[in-house]
Amino acid sequence: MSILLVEPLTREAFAPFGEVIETDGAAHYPINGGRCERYHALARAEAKGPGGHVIINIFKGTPYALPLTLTMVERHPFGSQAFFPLSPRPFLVVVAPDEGGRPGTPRVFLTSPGQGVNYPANLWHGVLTPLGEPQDFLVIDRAGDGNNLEEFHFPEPYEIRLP
Ligand SMILES: NC(=O)N[C@@H](O)C(=O)O
Ligand code: NI
Repeated sequence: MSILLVEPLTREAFAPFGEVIETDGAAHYPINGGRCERYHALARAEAKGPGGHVIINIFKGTPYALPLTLTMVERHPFGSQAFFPLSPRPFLVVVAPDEGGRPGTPRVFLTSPGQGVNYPANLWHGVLTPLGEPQDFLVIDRAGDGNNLEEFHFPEPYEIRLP
């Protein structure tokens, strides 16, 4: 089984895949008479295809443990999918480049408290992966007609480990 070592999530490292939703390093400006700071356009929500529209959800995630066996990734051709944790705990982010319609070698990131991610449409990703304790997430993605889920099951699973 091939090993995937977890990397810390940074905006720069994640840039080839999607956006990191965090205030550090983000553009911001005061609103509401200076009583609120707006961290603006941290990511872009996409909703394409027939009847596509953006929706806001809450996911209550059951935790996983490391080392973790990764058997599949998925992608959503008609829309983006953003996950922002509602508790200050890290979670696992699995993504993979597309290589001719199949995922290449995945990369695995561990978030810091206060970080979320946005997967653009068609990005191969692992399903929501809280670690250690149940965790709730605000999830912004796409509803509408058509099949917005494509799964890929690896011929050989990977093992995800901490370095
Ligand atoms: N199926 C669903 O709503 N969630 C997955 O897409 C996921 O990425 O967790
Ligand atoms: Ni998904």
